Amino acid sequence: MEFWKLHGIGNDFIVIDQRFNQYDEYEKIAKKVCNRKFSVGADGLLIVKKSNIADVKMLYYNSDGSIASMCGNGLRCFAKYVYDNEIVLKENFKIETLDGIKEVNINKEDNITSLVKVNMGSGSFLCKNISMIHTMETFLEQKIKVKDKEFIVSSMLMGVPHTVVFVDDINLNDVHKYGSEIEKNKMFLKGTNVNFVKIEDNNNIKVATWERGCGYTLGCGTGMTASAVIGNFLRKLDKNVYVTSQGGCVKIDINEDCIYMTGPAVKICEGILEV
Ligand SMILES: N[C@@H](CCC[C@H](N)C(=O)O)C(=O)O
Repeated sequence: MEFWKLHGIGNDFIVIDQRFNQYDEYEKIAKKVCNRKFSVGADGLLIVKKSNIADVKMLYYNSDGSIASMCGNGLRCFAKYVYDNEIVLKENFKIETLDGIKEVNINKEDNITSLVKVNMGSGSFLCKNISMIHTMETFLEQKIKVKDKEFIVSSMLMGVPHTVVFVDDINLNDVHKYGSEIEKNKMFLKGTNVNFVKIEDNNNIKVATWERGCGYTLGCGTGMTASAVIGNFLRKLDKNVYVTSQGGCVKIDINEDCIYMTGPAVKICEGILEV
C-alpha cells in the first residue's frame, strides 16, 4: 500500500489513497500502521475517498482504531496530500468529512511545507451535540472532581467533543494523569478530548491536549480551535488568537458565522507499507 507521512505541528498522520478500493477494515489498518514500534507509526490514519458532494472525502481514524468525525491538523495534511498529488487541481477546495464539508485554501511555502487555512464551521456549545449526559443545555465553567483534584471545565463540539480547562501553568504529568480520566468520564457518552490552556495575553495561549483515541499529542487542531473559541466566549480572549502547543503554532480567527484555523502541513516521507 503506497502511503505518505505528514505532520501538522507534530501531530503526525499516515495518508493512503482509497478512492478506488473498498475495505471494511480501516480500524484494523489504523491500529497496525500507527503502531510506532511495529510499523511506520502515527497519531492517526487519513483515508482519501471519492465524494459526491465535495471535491474529495476524508476519513480519519485514531491510532487506537476508533473513527472520529474531524481532525483539524489531519485536515491540513490531507489538503496538502490531495493537492500535491493532483487529486484536486485548485488552491481553494472542499473536503467532505463526517462533520460536514470543510473549505480549505492551500499555499506552498517551500518544497515540503504548505500553509493551509481551514473554515472550521462554528462548533456547538449544546450538551446534546457534544453527546453529554447532562440536565443543563450547555456545560460551561462547571466544577468537576477528578481523582484528588477539582477543575473548572467547559465543553463544546468542534467537529469532535472537546473539554477545556484553564490553568495557571501547563504540567504534562497532570495532562496525562487528569486528561485520561476526564476523557473517559461517564458524562461524555462518546468520550472527550481534553485541553489544558494557559493564557499568556488576550491574543496568545498555550495548549496541551490529551486526545481521545490516541493520548497526549504534540498538537490538536480542533482542540486549539475549541480553546480559543471557549476563551473568547468567556471573555478571556480576543477573536484573533495565536495558539501554541509543544509541536508548533496555529492561528485562530473567530468571525460572526465561522472560525478559521491557519497552520502548516509538512511532508515527512513516502513509501510502501506492508499491511
Ligand atoms: N488531532 C486531531 C483530533 C483527532 C480526533 C480526536 N482524537 C477524537 O477522537 O476526537 C486534531 O488535530 O483536531
